[in-house]
Amino acid sequence: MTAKLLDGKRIAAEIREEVAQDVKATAVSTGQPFRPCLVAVLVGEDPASKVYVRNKQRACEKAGIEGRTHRLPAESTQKDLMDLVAQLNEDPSVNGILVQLPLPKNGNAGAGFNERAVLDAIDPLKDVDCFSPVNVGLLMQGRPRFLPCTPHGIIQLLHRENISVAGKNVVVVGRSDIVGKPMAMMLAQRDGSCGRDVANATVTIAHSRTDDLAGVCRTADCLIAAVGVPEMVKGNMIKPGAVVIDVGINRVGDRLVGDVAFDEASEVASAITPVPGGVGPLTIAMLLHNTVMAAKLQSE
Ligand SMILES: Nc1nc(=O)c2c([nH]1)NC[C@@H]1CN(c3ccc(C(=O)N[C@@H](CCC(=O)O)C(=O)O)cc3)C=[N+]21
Repeated sequence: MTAKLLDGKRIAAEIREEVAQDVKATAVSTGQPFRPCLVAVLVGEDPASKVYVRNKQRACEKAGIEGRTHRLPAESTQKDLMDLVAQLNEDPSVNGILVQLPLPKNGNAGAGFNERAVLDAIDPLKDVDCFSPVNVGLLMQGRPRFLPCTPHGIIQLLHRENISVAGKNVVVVGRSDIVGKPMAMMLAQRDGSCGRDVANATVTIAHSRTDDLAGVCRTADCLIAAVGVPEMVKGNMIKPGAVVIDVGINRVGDRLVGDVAFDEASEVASAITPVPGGVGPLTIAMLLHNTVMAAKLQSE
């Protein structure tokens, strides 16, 4: 079998266009200027992070969203960052705040940043990543405010490709707070609570300590790889005909590869996301969506 390519880039462009239309329509219906503002905070000089921030910036502009980037040197202290977050929380012209992760390890006189404390400090109504405890809690209870961008992008992809997971076995490989955990929860929910018909799956969370990981993966009708290990999921770990979603973005030399060994996986799967051009662009599209939502929530 040669798998169908799930074109995240095309779907992301479609969603970004919808967001742009929504921004215009909101200005018309309220009779007020409407220009949502997203602030990305970038600490240090990590080259990959700089690429993401630049991509986000460009996407914002095209959607009628103001994108700002605050750069702090890697040597900044925890207090510098906490003060900046407090200032952005207070600033009524700022609708969304995104602190780019991971924070540098070498900052703050070797002690590193307390990432949790920074995320906890972000105003939940400006938390467009959906990382704050209140927003994560609401999501877990099936009454989400924001949906986290990467899992939401995957939900949108499945929805728009008419791929149903209802009653099916989904294996999520990876248990991060950013992708694995919320993804598993969203797919297991009843129809509707995450805004889409992509729900009611039977979900397994697998990870580095899972016994017989390959065997567990082979039970998956839909396999979602979010581990951050280049090409870890091999063709022989995939059930013939499965849908494979690759969340990984790993730089190997000058090549960008996912968590799935794409060529061999394509021989077994029925559909697969490429890297690049798969989940990454969808993450940015859903970030724009959340920024517009934040601006609307704050104007209520
Ligand atoms: N607070 C926070 N929120 C995030 O959402 C967040 C973060 N921190 N830290 C880093 C990761 C990574 N991430 C990506 C988003 C889009 C692409 C993307 O659009 N990638 C393109 C190509 C990128 C390239 O060419 O380098 C693609 O996959 O086609 C990649 C990576 C968001 N993250």
